Formats: sequence, C-alpha cells, structure tokens
Amino acid sequence: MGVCDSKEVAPGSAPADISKEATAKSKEIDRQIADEKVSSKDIKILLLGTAETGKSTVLKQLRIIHGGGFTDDDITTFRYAAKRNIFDTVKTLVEAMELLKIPYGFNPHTAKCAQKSSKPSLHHAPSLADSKENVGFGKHAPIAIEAAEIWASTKFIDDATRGETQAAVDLILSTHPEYTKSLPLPLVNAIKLLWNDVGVKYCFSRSNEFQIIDLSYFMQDIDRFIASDYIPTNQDILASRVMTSGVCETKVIIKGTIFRVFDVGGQRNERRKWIHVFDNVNAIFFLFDLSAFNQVTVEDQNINRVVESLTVFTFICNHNAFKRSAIMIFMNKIDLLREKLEHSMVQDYFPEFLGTNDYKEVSKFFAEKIASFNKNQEKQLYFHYTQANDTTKMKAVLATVIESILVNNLQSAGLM
Ligand SMILES: Nc1nc2c(ncn2[C@@H]2O[C@H](COP(=O)(O)OP(=O)(O)OP(=O)(O)O)[C@@H](O)[C@H]2O)c(=O)[nH]1
Ligand SMILES: [Mg+2]
Repeated sequence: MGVCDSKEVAPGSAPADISKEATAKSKEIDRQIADEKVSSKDIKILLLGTAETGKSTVLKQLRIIHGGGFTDDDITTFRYAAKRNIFDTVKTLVEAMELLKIPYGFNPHTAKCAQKSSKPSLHHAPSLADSKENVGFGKHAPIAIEAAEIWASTKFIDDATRGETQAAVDLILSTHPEYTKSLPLPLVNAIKLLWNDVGVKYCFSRSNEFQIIDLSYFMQDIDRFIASDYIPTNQDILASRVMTSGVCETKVIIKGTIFRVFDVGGQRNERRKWIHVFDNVNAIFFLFDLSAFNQVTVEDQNINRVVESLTVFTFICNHNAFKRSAIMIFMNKIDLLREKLEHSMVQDYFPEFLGTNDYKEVSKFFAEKIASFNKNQEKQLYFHYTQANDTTKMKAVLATVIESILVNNLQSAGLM
C-alpha cells in the first residue's frame, strides 16, 4: 500500500509472522482499490514542513489508525533504526562533549560549588554560546571560554574510569555507522558507559546547542532493542527516527475514500523535490515543531528553526498551486514544548514575545505569527495542537482533520 520513490531501508529480513496481519490488511486495501469498492475520486494530501517536525510520524499514525499498520519490510527497517538511533545518539553526544568542552564525569552542581571561590565567578556552566562562533543563543546562555578551560583541566573521574571512558569514546568514534546493524557487545557496553556518565548527561541537557534528536526513549531501555528476537512495537516505530529522502506515497481508505498521502524529506536539499507533487492537492498537513524555538537548523547554524519553518510556510501558503487546497497546521511536539519551557525562555529567542512562558501563550504567539504570513485573507488555516507520537491523541485530531477535508471536498464538488 505504500509506494516510495526513495526511502532509507535497512537490509535483512523480519521474522515471518510479525506483521502477517499488517500485510493482510495492506493486501485487502489494494484489493478494495482494484475492485473499485471505494469512491472513484481520491483525495491527495501532502505532508510538508521542515526537517524533524514530525511529518513521517503523522504518516505512521495514519497507517496505525486507518491503514494496515506496518509490513515486514517496515518492521525490518525499524528494527535496525532503533539500533542506529542508539548509536547515533551517543556518537553525537561524544562529538558535542568535544565541541562544548565538557569533561567526562563533569557534574555542574559540584563544579559550581567548587568554582564559587575561584575566578572567574560563574553563574552558568560554560557554553558554546561563549565561543567566538556564538550563534545567537539566549541571554541566559552563559559566559566564559576561560571557565571551560579551567573545568577541562580539572579531574572529574579517577584514572581507571578515565581509561575506560577514553576507550569507549575511541570505540564509538572509530565505528562505522553501518556496523551498528547488530550492535556487538563491546559497542553496547561503551554506549551504556557513556550514556551513564554525568558529564554526558549534562551535555544532553544542553542539546539545543547542537544537532541531536531526543531519542532518550531508546537509550533508557537499550537491552530490549539489542535482543536478537527484538520486534518493534508501534510505539517503538513512532519514536524512531529515519530521515525521509525523496517522496513516499501511501494509500489509506477512510470512510470509503482513498487518501493518497505524500511524505517528503524536510531538509533543504530535499525541498526541491517537493514541486513534483504540487498538482491537484486537496489538503496540506503542514508540520510546525513548537519545541524548536531555541534550536538552529542543521543546514545553517545562523538560522533559528522556527524562523526557517515560517519562511517555508510563507512559500507554501501563498503558492499558486495551493489556491484551492485546505491547509491544516499541526502545531506539533507540544509535549516537548511544555518540558522546554521549564528551563528556556521564549523571549530570549523571540524578543517580541511579551507573554508569560506558558505553553498556551507560546503556542498562540506562534499561531498568530503563522497566520500573519497568510497573504490570501480568504484562505482559511486550520490549527491543531498535536503530539504526533501519541496514538490516542492523534486519533481525535485526525478524525477532525479528515472530517473537514471530506466536507471541504464535497463542497468544492458542489455536492453540499
Ligand atoms: N516527543 C515528541 N517527539 C515527536 C513528536 N513528533 C515527532 N516526534 C519525533 O521526532 C523525530 C522526527 O520525526 P519525523 O517524523 O521523522 O520528522 P520528519 O518531519 O519526517 O523529518 P524529515 O524526514 O527529516 O523531514 C522522531 O524521532 C519522532 O518520534 C511529538 O509530538 N513529540
Ligand atoms: Mg520524514
């Protein structure tokens, strides 16, 4: 039921009985389409948005809720994706430790006390923002390369642990990502040792200063994902991260109507491929990552992710090809936004925001910003506040979204 021009797929095969049900459902959908037991007029939907905003996650939910679930090939892909996600997370952290000059074993709380009496006086731990390549992090992002150097020269772990840690770092850095399909034991031990290091944890807490996806879901239960008989659950599949490349079409039948859903890659070099699917679009699901307000893009360290999202949205919303398309905006990752607001101030990144640092006010602020870029006043935008990796919540959202698309469609066909 899914047709992909190009997609990242891990090699190997899944256990035979895992997704029999999904495969059967998928065949059933294909049969219904072939038998024309569904409305002849299908509905075309585009999932658009910048990278990592959650487009593929929404597609996964459509497949779980309205499609046949996942096929053997998908299961195989996601079995390997979990291992790759675990490896990539630790490798990124090891590189970030170097970048941010954080020593292994570094505990900011203990270190802060130790530093109180010494020069320079510090209110914050040293940050990338202190460096000459300051990329515009918030004003609460700290000071002092000098402080980082003092910390770097201090011993935070004993010599034996230091040796083990260095060996783990060397192993991670010398491992080719392709080797991670089976995650051999020495690599697993290195990953666990580093993930449990307090300095690494501190580094992770500053994850908006470098490029990493929060995959702590996988890191907290590594043994389950590396077991030879591991079969991904739907929740594992929703949590996993496989970057989309190219255009991927999936068909689902809802209320007797075929929905052709196109998922695309959101990274800059992927966006030039979008144009190929711009014709006859009934609805766009535009994904906006609310939690990205304090992050910069992968492609350009000088561009805030939300600003990039707004630029892309302006282009899409006012594009001639979408004059008649409904635009549904998924204000996504509301759960991560709420977590982030506990320690990060929106006003530091968007000085024009004058509200309190509360998720409702922040979401409203961004919704208003998005709406202000809609030059066609007649065009209605539909806003939905979502957590794309939560199936129960997405069931309700998708029901509303689909209903309004169906109504819209009947209206434009003059049947209502
Ligand atoms: N906590 C949380 N994680 C989410 C949410 N939505 C998506 N994610 C996670 O964010 C990561 C990126 O999601 P994807 O769906 O792969 O993003 P994408 O927009 O398809 O990214 P590209 O393919 O690069 O364009 C995945 O690990 C998802 O599990 C959400 O609402 N909350
Ligand atoms: Mg994707």
